[in-house]
This record gives sequence, structure tokens and C-alpha cells, in this order.
Amino acid sequence: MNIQSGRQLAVTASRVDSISSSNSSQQQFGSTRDFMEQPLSPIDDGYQTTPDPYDGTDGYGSKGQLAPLLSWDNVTYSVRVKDKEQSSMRTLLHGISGEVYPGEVIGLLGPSGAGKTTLLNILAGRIEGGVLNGKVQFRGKKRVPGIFKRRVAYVEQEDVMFPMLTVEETIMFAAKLRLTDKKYSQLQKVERVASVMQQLRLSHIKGSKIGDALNRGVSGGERKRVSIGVGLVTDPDMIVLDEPTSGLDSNSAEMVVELVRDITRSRGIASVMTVHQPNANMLNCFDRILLLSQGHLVFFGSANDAIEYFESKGFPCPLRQNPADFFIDIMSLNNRSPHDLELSRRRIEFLSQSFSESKYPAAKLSLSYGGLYEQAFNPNLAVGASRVANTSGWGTTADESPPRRANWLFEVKTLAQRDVITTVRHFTFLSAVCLNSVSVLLLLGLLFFKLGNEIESIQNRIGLFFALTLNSTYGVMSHYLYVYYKAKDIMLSERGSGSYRMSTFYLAKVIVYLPLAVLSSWVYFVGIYFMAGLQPGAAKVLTSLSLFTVLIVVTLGVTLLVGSFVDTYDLASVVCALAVTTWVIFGGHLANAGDLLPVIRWMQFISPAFYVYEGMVRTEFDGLQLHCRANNGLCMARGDDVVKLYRLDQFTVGQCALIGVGMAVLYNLFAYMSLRWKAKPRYLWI
Ligand SMILES: Nc1ncnc2c1ncn2[C@@H]1O[C@H](COP(=O)(O)OP(=O)(O)OP(=O)(O)O)[C@@H](O)[C@H]1O
Repeated sequence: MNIQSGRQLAVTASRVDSISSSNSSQQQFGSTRDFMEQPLSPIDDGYQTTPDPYDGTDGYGSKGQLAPLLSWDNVTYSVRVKDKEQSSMRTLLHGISGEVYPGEVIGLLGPSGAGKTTLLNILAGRIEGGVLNGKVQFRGKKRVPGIFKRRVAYVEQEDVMFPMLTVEETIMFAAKLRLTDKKYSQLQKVERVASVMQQLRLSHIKGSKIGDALNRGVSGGERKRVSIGVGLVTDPDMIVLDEPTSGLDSNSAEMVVELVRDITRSRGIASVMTVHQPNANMLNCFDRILLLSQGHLVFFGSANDAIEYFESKGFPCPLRQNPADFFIDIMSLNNRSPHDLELSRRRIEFLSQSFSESKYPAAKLSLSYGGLYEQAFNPNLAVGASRVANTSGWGTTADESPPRRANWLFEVKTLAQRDVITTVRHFTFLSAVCLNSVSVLLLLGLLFFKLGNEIESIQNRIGLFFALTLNSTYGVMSHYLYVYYKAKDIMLSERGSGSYRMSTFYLAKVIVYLPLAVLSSWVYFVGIYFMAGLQPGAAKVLTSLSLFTVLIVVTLGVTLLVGSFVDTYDLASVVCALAVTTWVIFGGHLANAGDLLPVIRWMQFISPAFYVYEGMVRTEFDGLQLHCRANNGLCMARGDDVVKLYRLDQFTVGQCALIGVGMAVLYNLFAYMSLRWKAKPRYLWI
């Protein structure tokens, strides 16, 4: 399987040796500096006077018989940037061309800011904003977004996963959501997950939780392999990885790159990855490297050829220097002084110009496709064989039918299942919810204990309903906004591969959050109701409880609306706090409902707290007999008079409940619509 890698290693070693014997390091740096004094043109393209390793006759094997899986031609990308009041277009990529073949691993290398991630995102169909030109073809045809995003696995730099799920559950949920029941039985999905874990050497930790900064979980390297597993389980044609080695120690980093290479070979898929500074072993895993500097293509070919190519241009790789470091060095801007900066700029300009003027892009396949074909037709490598053998006729043999989605109900069930597991295992969240219920119960229960029917109890009763309204809305918003943002982050990363529908995501959230929010609120509401000694009787209790439940549902709807609409959690929590404050101010307790200025009175009517508060107060005071002390001219013996005094008689209890239900439906609808609108991918396709 590693004939090619072995050969590359040998060639790299021999080339590095030959370079080292013919150049002292003094000469090498000298040659780089000498070049700086040369005019930029005409270019002495020594590379073309030596045998062209790209001419297909270099003994590496046959070429051009495989069709590229993905090809990109003259890709140019610009964004609008603002610089001191002035806005202008900045070109991040300048006419980049290339292709990747099945069974091939391509490394995108370059200094920081070279445009690697930008190019990777364009190739993966994940670029948003800006102006994109050029041509990208998948299996020789223009990409169809719906099909392409399901054929390509994108592994982001940040591994966004549920920390409470185990390794196996994480990959299994990806399989359940992305592999349709029509094509794969449950058993096949289980087998597939097991095989992916085995390939990625994760089987021994399949029961370990992913973990996060607060809860220790799997290691960084294992985490990255789980991310790759999530992508691989869907059997993609191509895997795209953004900095898969960042933050890993060199052993883990090597392991990740080697595993990607092995899987690429054995499955006959294609891989493209950006790597910051690969060591020599990692460099050997790439069949070809695409070198970028300042958005320009500087080289595209095997690492061995790169060494030879740069040497022919006057930049020999110094003895014992990691070739990748050397490539990055000569492609980097040197900011040490204005002179150095100018020289490095000219060097980069020269390198990109030289490469564009070399024979590229005429099928410069220097890598040993013979090796790939050996694998393809080696019966011992059956998986890769069938895949690679197929690749000669991708356009005709591949399944290009529109991708099927999982059944809608199955999607809701699976997502709700995942939410239940993650919520139940979220210890801090559950503790906060329980603590809130118990503390509100004790606090309000003791504060308003046994109110009695004296005239003073009017204020206490009114105050109790106000406190209940306030506490429940703050509680629901603060608890569920946070967990919603966490789940939304993961959804935003999963949406690019079309894993599931927005409607099923939203519904699953409501299905899991609502019962929890309602039950935890009932605990303290019912407890406080009886501790305070409010009007007994099933009808009274159930009416107040129903109104209170409506408030919880509306509050959750508003929480999800803010969570869907506002991009960041920090801003969303401010918006939520403002919403609750406004509701409460206009809730009918702080200001007499009838005395508000007409110009702001309308705000009362959009406050769900107002209807629920009015409904609960009316229910409680309806038929309530209060004990008046003798000779107290202010006494109101009938509860209904209190309602009138506070002007809380604008709507009947039934109307309050109906309006509350209407608001609950409306806010949830708005929340879903804004989620759809905000989370809708706006990727550019060429
Ligand atoms: N949307 C954007 N608006 C403005 N500038 C951008 C935008 N996206 C990227 N850039 C700039 O384009 C350049 C290339 O960015 P990119 O992230 O592709 O580089 P990179 O090679 O991946 O760098 P690194 O290795 O540091 O991640 C950088 O200078 C970056 O600041």
C-alpha cells in the first residue's frame, strides 16, 4: 500500500543528500540573496532545461488515465475590506488551478495568511461572502450543491461536538442522521460505525466521553480522529480537513495525517488538507503539495519535485532542513526591515510568476499513479480497488441522483434522542434548573407563607404573582439560552453537510426543553401555591397553573427567538434581560394598568407577562372574601373590587389564556423562521 510513500521517502532522501553535497549552507543562503539582486525578467527558467518531471515520461508510471475527482481552474477570490473610511476590494486568491484524484492526498501549505483556508473552503463549497470567479468541477461537471455537500466530508479546525456524548455515540448519531434508512439497515450502520472506529483506532475508547474544557474527555488527537470519523461514516468521495494537526503534539499530528493517508488509499477517496508546518514524515504522506503565498500559487506537485524545482530556481533546500520549513521560509514575507520586506516580496512574485510560466497546467502528474493502479487492481486491497477502478468512469458510474434525506419523523426522533442524552448528562445545567426550582420554592414559599384573608394580604397576593412571573421568565431565559447556543454552534457546523432539516432541529429542541422547563416550574408553582394558602379548589389551582404554563411556553419561545436571531450568546443574554425587564415593567404590577400614557400603553399589550399576570390575579381574587377591620373606610371586602382598583379587568381569564397561547405559537413560529433565515448557508458556488 505504501509503495509510493516508500519511493518518495527514498527520492526525498537522495535529493536532500545530493543538495547537501553540492551546496554549503553559505552558498545556499548566498544563492537566495544573489537572486534578489537579479532583475525579475527575463526569467532564466533552468527548471525547464532539465528533464521535466511533469512530462509523464519520468518513469513514475502512466498518467492521465484517472479523471480528477475535483478540479479547480483559475480560482480568484476577493473580499471587500474597509481601511480608514475607505472601502476597497482585496484579492485573497489569484487564479489558482489544480486537481485532486481519487486515492490522492493533497497538502495545502503556505505561510500564515497565504490563503490556504480560503482555498480549502472554496474547494469544499463552504465560502461565504466576497466575489468568487473561476471554475470548480466535481467529476468533470459543475458542482450541484445538494449533491456535492453530501459527497464531501469537511473536518473543521475546531472540533465542534457534544462533550457529553461518547465517541461511539457521536459517530453513531452522525451515521443515523446522514445515512438513510432506505439504503442502510440499522445493523449496517452499526457495522459501519465499528469499522470507522477501527480504522481510526478509536475502538478502545468508544465508551469515553468527548469532553470539553470543564469535563476531561478524550485527548486532542483522539478528538480530531472522532471528527474525521463523523465525516467518514457517510462514505464520502472526498475529505477536506482544515488544519487537522493544529494544537496536537507531533506524534498525534503524524498519526492523524498518516491515518488520513491510509484511509484515502484504502477507500480510494481523495483528501485535501491544510497543514501549518508539517514535519518530514507528514510531508511524505502527501502525494502532492500545493504551495500558496500571498494568495498566489507557487508550486503544485510532489514534495520531491518541489525540492528539485526550487533548486532549479536558485533556492536549494539546505542540508538537514525539513523541506516543509524550507518551502514556508522562501514563501514568507520578511518583515525585519523594509529592504528585507521588498526582497521577500520580489522573491514571492518571482516564484509565482515562474510557476505560472512553467508547463503547468498540462497534466503535471508527477506522483506515482502507477502505485494507485497497482492498488486498484490488487485483489488484496478490495475496497480501494473497487473505488479506484470506478474512478476511471466517475461521470458515468457514480450515483448522481439527488441525495435522499432521512425520514422527517426519524430525524426528529434521532435529534430529540441526542438532545435528551446531552441534557440528562449535562450535570451543571440540570443542577442549575433544580437549584432554581428549590430556591424559588423556599424563598417565595416562606416569604408569602399562609397569606390569610386579611386586608393586608391584598398586597402580598399581588406581590406573589409578580414575583412568580418575574422568576419564571428570568429562570427559563437564563437556563435555556445557554444550552440552545451550544446546540446551535454544533448545528451550524453540521448544516454545511446537509445533515438534517432546520425544522427537525427546532422541533427536537422544543420537545426536550419544554417538558423540562414546564415540570421544573410546576414544582415551585404548586408548592408555593399551597404554602401561601391561595384559594383552594381544583378549578382555581388548574386555571392558575395553566396560565403559568402558558407563560413558560411563551418565554421559551422568546428565548429561542432571541437565540436564533442574535449571533452571539453575550448579546443575546442582554437582549433577553431587556425583554424580561420590559415585560415586567408593563406587566400590570409596577404601574397601574389603566394609568399608562397612551403613547406607551401599547407595550402592555405585547407583554405576555401582562396577560398571564392579569389572568392569575383575576383567578385568585375572583370570589375571594377579605376580612375588613372595623372602622376602616378603605376596606374592600370583595376580591373583584381589588381587580377593578388595579385595572386588571381589561380581559377575561379565558381571553388572557387565549392571547397567551397565541403569543406562544407566534413566538415559536418567529423563532423557527429566524433560525431558518439566519442559519441558511449562503455559500458561493462556481
Ligand atoms: N472575509 C474576509 N475578509 C477580509 N479578509 C479576509 C477574509 N477572509 C480571509 N481574509 C484574509 O485573507 C488572508 C488569507 O486568509 P486564510 O485564512 O485563508 O489564510 P491561511 O493561509 O489559512 O492562514 P493561517 O495559516 O494563519 O490560518 C488573510 O490575510 C486573512 O486575514
